[in-house]
Amino acid sequence: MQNGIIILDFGSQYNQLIGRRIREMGVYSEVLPFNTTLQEILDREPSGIILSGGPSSVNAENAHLVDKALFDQNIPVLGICYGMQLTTHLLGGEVKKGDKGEYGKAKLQIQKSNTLLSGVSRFSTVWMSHFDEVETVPEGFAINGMTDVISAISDESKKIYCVQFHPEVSHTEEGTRMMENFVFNVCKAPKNWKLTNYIDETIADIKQRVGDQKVILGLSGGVDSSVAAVLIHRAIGDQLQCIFVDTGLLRKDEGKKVMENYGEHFNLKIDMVDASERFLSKLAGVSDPEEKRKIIGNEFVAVFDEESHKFTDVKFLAQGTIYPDVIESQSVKGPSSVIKSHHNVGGLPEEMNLELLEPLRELFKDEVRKVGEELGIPHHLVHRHPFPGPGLGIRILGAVDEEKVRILQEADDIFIEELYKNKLYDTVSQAFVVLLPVKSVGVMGDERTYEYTAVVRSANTTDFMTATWSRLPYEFLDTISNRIINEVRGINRVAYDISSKPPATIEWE
Ligand SMILES: Nc1ncnc2c1ncn2[C@@H]1O[C@H](COP(=O)(O)OP(=O)(O)OP(=O)(O)O)[C@@H](O)[C@H]1O
Ligand SMILES: O=c1[nH]c(=O)c2[nH+]cn([C@@H]3O[C@H](COP(=O)(O)O)[C@@H](O)[C@H]3O)c2[nH]1
Ligand SMILES: NC(=O)CC[C@H](N)C(=O)O
Ligand SMILES: [Mg+2]
Repeated sequence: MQNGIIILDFGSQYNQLIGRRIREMGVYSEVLPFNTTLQEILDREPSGIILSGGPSSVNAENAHLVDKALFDQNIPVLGICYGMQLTTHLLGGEVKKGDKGEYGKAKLQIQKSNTLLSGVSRFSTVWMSHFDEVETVPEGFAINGMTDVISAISDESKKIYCVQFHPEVSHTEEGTRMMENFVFNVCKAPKNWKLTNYIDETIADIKQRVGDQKVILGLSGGVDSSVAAVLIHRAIGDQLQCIFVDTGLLRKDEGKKVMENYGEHFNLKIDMVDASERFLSKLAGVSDPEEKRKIIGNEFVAVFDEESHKFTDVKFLAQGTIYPDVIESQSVKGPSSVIKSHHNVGGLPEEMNLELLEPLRELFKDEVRKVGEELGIPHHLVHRHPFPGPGLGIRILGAVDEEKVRILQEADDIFIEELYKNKLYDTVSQAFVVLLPVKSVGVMGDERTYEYTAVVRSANTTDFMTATWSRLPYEFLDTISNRIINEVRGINRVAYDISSKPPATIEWE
């Protein structure tokens, strides 16, 4: 691996994010399962090793551990969150359960700088997600920084550095500097990785894997599937057939807009399938979010399967799956928790007749956008807000029906239209309305009303793994609320969601 960095995966939601931070610096990195043997690690001759975060506790009976000899190889180590707790635990310090944990934003105060924290302000904002904490540090370790707990420690003589917060997430303000300090100043890793290598290698891979077979691709009109389509089209041309599914859970007039847009800009073969009735009837009466996601995932594949029989020699189903879809849905290389089943990953049925082709599976949204730009896809398409495949199905909380879809489509359309009109669309990363199955009392024209509640949600993020709520102007929110309540029959109250991710997620289900 030409002296890149190895990331040992203990199941953090963020470990591929560590990988992309390092790729951004032009350095190769690889995520390996935590139980990779020490010999396999040494064989790769890495210039550094990162121990990721993870959901378990080092004090648990079957905690995920590593060979202690890892710390004696004269290879620099960075322990992040669980990785810090693990290092402490293995080298003789103590980790205990905290009283309340720290989730989201915290203030780091540097007590004693080191190479990792070099150039970082004395007080800075960091992002945390932990319950356990380090109580006593191992012998030879200095305490370098504190939040409410010990948050940065190191033994510089052994090149071992640990942080309790997550330097890899964009909300840790000086995280990039810390990562660069580790990669270049501690590990002295060589810069030899580029995004264009990725595109060329991927096109070559697709050609080789597909040969002269055919591929059908689920095209949603969104960023990821469009980039996947253009990339695959570059590799195999007309062997690619795109299928756009109208699930009945799309936004107002979306089907029409997508077909028009693609007619204009691309040279792709696209069929549209109206499957709205079957999606809605399968969902009738179902209110559990995971169950809804699985039903939708299954139905998507059933549709793709049926469509594939209309063509000959179809062997692959291509999707625009990206890394966050994967990591939240399942354990990838380590023991991570299922947060929610994305329809295109955890929602897929156990047995499928088509093989999956997912060229963007290891990338994050903003990396996909860069690939899209590199491939010449128009700016407005590459920078659209994401829209999840299960669509309004997971934005109508509880059971879904046609009437609620209509109500939500109207409300959502007003919000998005006003964002464009007020030039706010590009200042936020994702914006939408959620419909709650909660009714409340209002008064309109002297009459009592008893109607649904809508929640306006807008998030700011680069990678969709961590996010803050958008600080939209009060006047603007006032306009939205007035318009929705006045124009949409069925809604008499509007709330604004002010939760960050973590601990909330961007979508409500
Ligand atoms: N209506 C649809 N018709 C066909 N395929 C779909 C549809 N919705 C989603 N998919 C498939 O599921 C994948 C994941 O959906 P997702 O919404 O994450 O990506 P996207 O729609 O391509 O991009 P974006 O995140 O910008 O919305 C898509 O890339 C696509 O392959
Ligand atoms: O195609 C998709 N299928 C899904 O099942 C799905 N669930 C969440 N999302 C999108 O992923 C991003 C992160 O969402 P969460 O913070 O809610 O997990 C946000 O951009 C969400 O819109 C999905 N996209
Ligand atoms: N994000 C993490 O790595 C968490 C580590 C550990 N599970 C804790 O809660 O403290
Ligand atoms: Mg989408």
